[in-house]
Amino acid sequence: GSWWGGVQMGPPDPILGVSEAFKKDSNPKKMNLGVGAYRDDQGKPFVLSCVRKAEALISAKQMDKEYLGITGLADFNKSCAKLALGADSEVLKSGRNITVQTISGTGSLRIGANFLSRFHGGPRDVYLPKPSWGNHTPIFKDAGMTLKAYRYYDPATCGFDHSGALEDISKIPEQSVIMLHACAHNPTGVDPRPEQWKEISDLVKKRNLLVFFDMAYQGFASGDIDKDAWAVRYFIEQGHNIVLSQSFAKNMGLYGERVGGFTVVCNDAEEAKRVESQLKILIRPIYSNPPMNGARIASTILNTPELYSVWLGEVHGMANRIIKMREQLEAGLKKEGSTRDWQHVIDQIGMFCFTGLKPEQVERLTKEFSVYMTKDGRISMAGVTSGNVGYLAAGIHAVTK
Ligand SMILES: Cc1ncc(COP(=O)(O)O)c(CNOCC(=O)O)c1O
Repeated sequence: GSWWGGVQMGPPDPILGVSEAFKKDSNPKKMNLGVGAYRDDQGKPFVLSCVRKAEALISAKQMDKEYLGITGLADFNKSCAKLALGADSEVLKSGRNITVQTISGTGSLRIGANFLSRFHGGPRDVYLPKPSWGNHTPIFKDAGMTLKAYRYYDPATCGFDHSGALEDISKIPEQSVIMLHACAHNPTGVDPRPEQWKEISDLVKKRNLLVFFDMAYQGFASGDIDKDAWAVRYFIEQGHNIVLSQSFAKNMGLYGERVGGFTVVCNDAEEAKRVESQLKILIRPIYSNPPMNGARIASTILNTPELYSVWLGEVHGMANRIIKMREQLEAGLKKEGSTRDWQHVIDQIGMFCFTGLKPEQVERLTKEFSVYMTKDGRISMAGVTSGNVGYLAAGIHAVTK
């Protein structure tokens, strides 16, 4: 028989499966609120002008196509770490971080998961917020870690379950790994407030947990680079030697270029060198060295002052459009006569809004209004425009009244 007769047909990815169904729908009013990729107010993918300018500068240099080193483009790694930790970071000044270029955020999480699996001396348990980004689970599982969860989202308020989170975290066995979304939590859009982050930091320190920060939306959440990195920088100031994954998919619109970084904050520069050597040994047999194009674009933007300021304006503009859509959706629901409390649509932040819709309401919204979203009621606000926000409000009201 065949080599692969035993291979089962696997289930479609819950997020990408939505786009498949959307494509087949002939309703001219159909809306794809599934995939987490930014769209402009015309519903079109958006290539930042600073990216186009960087590409022109790069192509003019007519550089060669030689291999990058295993850890990637050095200028990128330096500016990636500086963006996250801040220009005046003590960690950067003392050289006690190691930052390597990765294949976007997913690649960073996976390299991190493999590194933990190989070198973390503590328990193999990674505690994810409930819920977390769907891909976190298979990434850590395939790297040989075990997944546990701590309460995070409160369905009653569509907000943060602060007391539940603290209660669960207080029971996590010492030296376990805890995953924290730095900003714009996916899928809920719910972030702890600064004073809540401070309590989490104190408790995590008391429990002696290893912090894995996932920062896939720096600048894209609030529109402010420093504000979105506040939790990461606060934890480091409080003495947590974190590991951090970064992605430039959303905040630079480099989705398909696969640009990311993985950082380990170590005790000192000597430890960082030892960790770097082992990251190279881990990466070499996976993909040997990362692709240069996206890293060159990101590095050019981060290291060319006039491009950097254009970028800050454009990432602020993306965040602002999404915030405006939140306000228009909430206002639209009121205008439709909804008597429900939709404050969470405005209070949540980043690409996603956790509407609180039940699966059967999601089902109806898709069937009767051709509005496509994941079953958990998550909508990508990027798919909402001033042209379709009224239609969306009418649909959501119709299925929730
Ligand atoms: C929290 C988080 N970490 C990491 C990533 C990794 O992104 P990438 O590998 O593209 O950099 C993502 C990207 N999510 O994709 C959008 C969606 O959920 O529909 C993410 O949301």
